[in-house]
Amino acid sequence: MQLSTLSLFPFCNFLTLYTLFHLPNPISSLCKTVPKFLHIKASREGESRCYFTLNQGFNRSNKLSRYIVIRSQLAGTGILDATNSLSEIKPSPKFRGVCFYGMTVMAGVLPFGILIVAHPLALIFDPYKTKFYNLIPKLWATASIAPFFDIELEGLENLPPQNAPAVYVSNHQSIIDFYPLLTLGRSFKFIGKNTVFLYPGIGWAMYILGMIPVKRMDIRSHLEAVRRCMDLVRNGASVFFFPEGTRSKDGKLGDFKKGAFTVAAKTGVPVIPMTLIGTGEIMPAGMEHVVNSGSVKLIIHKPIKGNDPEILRQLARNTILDTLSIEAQKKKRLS
Ligand SMILES: CCCCCCCCCCCCCCCC(=O)OC[C@@H](O)COP(=O)(O)O
Repeated sequence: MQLSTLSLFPFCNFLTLYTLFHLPNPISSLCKTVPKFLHIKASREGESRCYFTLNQGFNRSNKLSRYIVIRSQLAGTGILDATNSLSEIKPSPKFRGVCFYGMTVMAGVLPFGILIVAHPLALIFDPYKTKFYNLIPKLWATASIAPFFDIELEGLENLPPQNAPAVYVSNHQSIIDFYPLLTLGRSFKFIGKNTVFLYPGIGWAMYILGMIPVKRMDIRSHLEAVRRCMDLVRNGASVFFFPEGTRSKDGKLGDFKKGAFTVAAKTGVPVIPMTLIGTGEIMPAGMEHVVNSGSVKLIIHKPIKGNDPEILRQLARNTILDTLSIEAQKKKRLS
């Protein structure tokens, strides 16, 4: 059949043939999954085949818009009244990876410009809390990841008020972990590996935002970071630690270092444990060039308070460990 004969619908074995052009976000549809754009319904049992060739189909005389692309995949359409969905075209993880980095760079240009311009004002009017910057990282992170994966948030009610200082901690599985965290719109001061601050754009933004570098295996640098965190917290800011200090390479929760809990215990602010699920599958440690499909869940747990860093450390780790295990069981049951 030539495409031009599509106008002769009744003579085909299709009841419906429609193209969907109401894509909410073209990049989103490209990178999450390409939506089904052809639905075929069999009108008579056993008769659902239709043939056309590309040469015949895609020429000017058929009067179809050049934007209409039809993919044919008719296996299993011969059941009366069946609406057969096409299987989804899934872009490769590497392709998604390239798109992801492109997206995050593009989305970062304007926020980075705003950061530079606003920085002197922020230093004068809001040197510690940087409430100034709540929105910028949130918008940037949301724009960067929205086309690639969804985030489910649980326990939002456990978040302390926006201006209440706290020590936030979470498990660490991937370099994309901070994106879902930034979508919470809190101006956390992340404690980061010193080399991360050298990355163009993101590292410089971390410096402008007053985040805290730590040099691995350097006890003086660790003590200095703890001192700076306490200073920030005492002045109303919140700090964010990945207490494992490095990404988990196998999804298992590593040991927690004490720094975050020392800050909380000495300043009397609560620790807010959070569990991140799914980032490690989307961009596993050591595979930073891919973005697999999947979704992320961020669970915010109830605040923990106390003046013993060791107890805080154990409570926070156990909370996250238990949640990871519960979520893994849930996933197993569903699959
Ligand atoms: C362009 C406008 C952008 C505005 C917002 C920028 C905010 C950026 C926040 C980034 C926070 C990054 C936190 C990094 C924490 C960190 O340094 O974790 C270490 C690991 O990952 C790497 O360790 P490893 O697994 O041992 O390689």
